[in-house]
Amino acid sequence: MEFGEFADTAAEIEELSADSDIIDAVTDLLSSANDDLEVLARFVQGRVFPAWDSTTLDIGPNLCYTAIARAAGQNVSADDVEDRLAEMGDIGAVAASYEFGGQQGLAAFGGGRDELTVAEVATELDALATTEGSGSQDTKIDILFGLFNRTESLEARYLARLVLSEMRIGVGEGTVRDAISAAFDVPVESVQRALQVSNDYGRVARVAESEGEDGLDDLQLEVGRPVQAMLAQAGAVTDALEDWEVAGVEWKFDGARVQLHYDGETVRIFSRNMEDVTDPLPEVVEYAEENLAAPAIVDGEVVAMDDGEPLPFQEVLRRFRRKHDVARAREEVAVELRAFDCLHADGEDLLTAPLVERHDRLQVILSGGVSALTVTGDEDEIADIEANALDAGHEGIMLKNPDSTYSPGRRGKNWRKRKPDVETVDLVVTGAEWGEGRRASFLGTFLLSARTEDGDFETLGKVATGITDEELAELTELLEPHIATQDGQTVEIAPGIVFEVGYEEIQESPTYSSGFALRFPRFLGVRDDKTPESADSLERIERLAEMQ
Ligand SMILES: Nc1ncnc2c1ncn2[C@@H]1O[C@H](COP(=O)(O)OP(=O)(O)OP(=O)(O)O)[C@@H](O)[C@H]1O
Repeated sequence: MEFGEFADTAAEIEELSADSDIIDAVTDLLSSANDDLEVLARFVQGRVFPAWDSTTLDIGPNLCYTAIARAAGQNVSADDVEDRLAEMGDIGAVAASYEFGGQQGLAAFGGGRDELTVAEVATELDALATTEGSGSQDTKIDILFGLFNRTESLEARYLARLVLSEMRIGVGEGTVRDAISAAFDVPVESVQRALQVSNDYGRVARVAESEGEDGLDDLQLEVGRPVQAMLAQAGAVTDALEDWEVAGVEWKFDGARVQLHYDGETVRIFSRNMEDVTDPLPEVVEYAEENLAAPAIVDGEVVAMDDGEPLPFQEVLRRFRRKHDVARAREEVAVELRAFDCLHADGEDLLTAPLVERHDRLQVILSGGVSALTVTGDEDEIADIEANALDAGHEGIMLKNPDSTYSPGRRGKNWRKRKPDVETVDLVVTGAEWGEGRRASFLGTFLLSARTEDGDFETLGKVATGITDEELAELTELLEPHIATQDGQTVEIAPGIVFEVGYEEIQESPTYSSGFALRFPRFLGVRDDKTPESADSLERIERLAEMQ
């Protein structure tokens, strides 16, 4: 196909507003694409390379302005192009506004125009992307100039947008998925699945065209080609348990996401946006090569550890970016893998296996460095896991549907993240209960109250979680002098000690005298610097409840 025909179609699509019309237009484009099918399935989305491929054109805007300026003639500079861009706001419109030289030259010789084809654009852009080393900037400008020089207005518009990743004609991934389905009469679910495993619109379009539904269903994950990471929503423990009865609970590690591909010999690591970060992370590569028993695709987090505590995740990202002196960077900040999922193990794709099974396979295939996954319906147990995660310096917990499949790229409800509460409250301890068993000599389960305007204290919850044995001993020592009355295991405590408490939600509730209840309260510490008078008022609690 000539690039001009593609540009005409792109211009038509840009004018459409109804999704169904856009899908129809893309369907027509793909149906008539023939040899250019792979490329067109990408170009129409403004993509030059498959999504799994971390190759980029690596063209800065300036380089593109220089190429456009050169094609526009001697009197035009890159600054002029930039000025026009400031005026017009769209690099496509700017490129279209110039008359590029090549075609006039040929026309002058009486020949036809040297039509640029879609395949040529793809080949040239490939060449441009692989240009490396000294002088590569000039070579890139030469290649781009060569392309622009052969374009007419509309072609220039879409070429400029394509190379600067600013296509913006309203064609998203879903549009292309639906168009592939319509163009080649294959079920959209098969296209969707094939896209998830291959992460390659061009390839899926071609397989749909030549092998149909069966071909699509046969597509498998390929070790070495990253898939999109499954994502999480913010979520609450109570909702997760309501939905699933039990949740798979893990620490939410404070690091950066990675996908590790091991083909049995070598490991490659990809970041969340599928950049290849193998070279900057040699210790993770070594670890995985030593500890993986078979080819695998592993999902996890890389954390930077310092004396057993994670460093802020920015430190990990700095390691990801490090290209030179990696050995030195490694000495300064050591990183480690925390694996939590397995997409492929020893020749078998696991995307449709339930989470618990995938995690079991992960433990079999990788010795060490695997997250602890606890499947439980017990809120207290979950609170303890969260307290431990926070104590260890991590971000909170992940709650995962134990039966859920791995859905690449989706931010669904099957993974929920719970980070520590943004708001905390400072409440007065007005009661407690003696513990049982080995905790019999300790006070635990502390009753919490908020201050009212007239100096009273009204209860709004009990906290029993997030407290270590050592802390229980200290708290007992601190509170014992304040015990006012005792009835069996239950004690009344005179206001004197203030706790800082985290929570998930404040609900209206008849259970406590304040008319409110803290859901999922968690002990964060004693506010030695506060007296009951400076603890949080009931008014603030009401405000917080309203704000949710
Ligand atoms: N055990 C775990 N399971 C899944 N993801 C985890 C785990 N520990 C840490 N993470 C990280 O938490 C993220 C889950 O949240 P989300 O999918 O919303 O990503 P995000 O946008 O990077 O969010 P955040 O800034 O909260 O990490 C994952 O992308 C991953 O990087």
